[in-house]
Formats: sequence, structure tokens, C-alpha cells
Amino acid sequence: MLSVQNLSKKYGKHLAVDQLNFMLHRGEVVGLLGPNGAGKSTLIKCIVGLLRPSSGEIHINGHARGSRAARQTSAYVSEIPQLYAMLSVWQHLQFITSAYEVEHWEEKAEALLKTFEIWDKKDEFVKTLSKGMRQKLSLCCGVISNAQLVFLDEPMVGLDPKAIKNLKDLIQQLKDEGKTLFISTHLLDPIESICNRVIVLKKGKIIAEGSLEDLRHQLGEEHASLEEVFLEVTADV
Ligand SMILES: Nc1ncnc2c1ncn2[C@@H]1O[C@H](COP(=O)(O)OP(=O)(O)OP(=O)(O)O)[C@@H](O)[C@H]1O
Repeated sequence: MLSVQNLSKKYGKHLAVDQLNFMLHRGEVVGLLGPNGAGKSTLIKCIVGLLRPSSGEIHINGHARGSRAARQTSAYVSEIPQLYAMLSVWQHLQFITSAYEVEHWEEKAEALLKTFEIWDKKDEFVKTLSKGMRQKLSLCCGVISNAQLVFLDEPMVGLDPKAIKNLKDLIQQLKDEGKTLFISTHLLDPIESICNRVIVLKKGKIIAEGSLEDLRHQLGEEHASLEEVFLEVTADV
């Protein structure tokens, strides 16, 4: 579903993403982990076409990054909600479904807004929404697109505990539907049981990759939590 080959991204002289190679297979949920500044957002922005890589190749379902086909196949929920001040909550969903050519979306839109408890805000403009509500709308926009590959960059930031639980259920539902998800997050508990695999970045490089079982095995700690594995693989030696 996604192929990343020899991907590097420099900001001036700073190498934020350093020669990355990995694939995501159809139906996989993969967690992208790493300390602050590891390069997670840069990587995702390169994949979705918001940043131009310095070198390397990216293909989404066989289509070159940035192409119309690649864009139609993927949805991106950014770490800071990118919303339109002059559109209401409902108009956002109308706009996204029209861009992705999704038909009969209204029922799903209503269910999503109710799940995230912003149904009563459906006719409100973005400026009247709280930070968490904006994040919820941003997630609804990502999911309503029906894209096969969904990138979530720190999707849990700003959400209340119930919304985190609802998001976790939604991710599980998308996984059951066969969607592929790539989720950057610092909150490891909610994704521990859902992710098939994690990729751990540090200083722009992949320093660990595999299922939680694989990583536990590599560390010789059969009962370690994802958080314990993360702390151990990212520790400075
Ligand atoms: N626009 C930019 N210009 C220059 N350097 C940047 C820019 N954006 C990010 N960087 C640098 O690139 C590196 C990777 O940043 P990035 O935002 O991708 O990390 P991250 O893993 O998403 O971090 P966080 O977990 O804190 O969100 C950091 O060293 C950061 O300072």
C-alpha cells in the first residue's frame, strides 16, 4: 500500500529524515513512534505531498506521491487541524466528500459527529469550536473520505479520555474494514493492542521496527509494555 525508498529530507543543512526504507501492507495498522524531533511529522508530510523530499521515492498503491491517484487513495489528519474558517462543521464534511467523490455520506457523517459528540455543533463555524472539537472535526474529515490509506499525525492530542476511547474504537473499525493506517503518536497505551507493527524513529533514522512481540523478543523482555520497549530502544547509550 505504501513504499518508501531511500527517503531523505533536509531543512537547510539539517537532515530531519535520513535514508528511510519501509513498506506498509494493505490492512496493516502501523504506529510511528519516536522522541520529539525524531522526524515523524516530516516523514508523513513528505509522504502525503506537503513537503518535497530531498531524495528518495514514495509510492502509494503503486502511484507516485503527490499524484491525483495517490491523493485519492490516502487521507491525512495533521497534528494541527487544518480547517476552513468560513465553513461550518457540516460544510467541511460536504467539501471533503465532494473532493473524494464519496456518495451517500450523510448518514456516516452524522454517526461520526455523534460519536465524537459534536453533532450539536454541525452548523457552527470553526472559530466557535474548542481545540479538542477542532481535532475531532479534523478526524471526522479524515475518516469520511473513505480513503484506503489513512495517516494520523498525533491524533489523540487535545482529546478527552472518552474521545480517545472512541478514536481507538474507530481505528479498530477501520482496521476491520481492511484500511491501512499509519499513526504517529506519543500516547502508546491506546495503540498498543491495535497496531500490527511499530516503526521507531530517532534522529531521522529507523532504530527499531516490528510487532510488539518481535521487539520484546529482540530485547529479551517477554512481558514488556510498548512504553517499556519504546523507552529501552530510544535510550541514549
Ligand atoms: N520547517 C522546519 N524548518 C527547519 N527545521 C525543521 C522544520 N520542521 C521540523 N524541523 C526539524 O526537523 C526535525 C524533525 O522535526 P519533526 O517535526 O518532523 O519531528 P517529530 O518527530 O514530528 O517531533 P514531535 O514529536 O516533537 O512532533 C527536528 O529537528 C526539527 O527541529
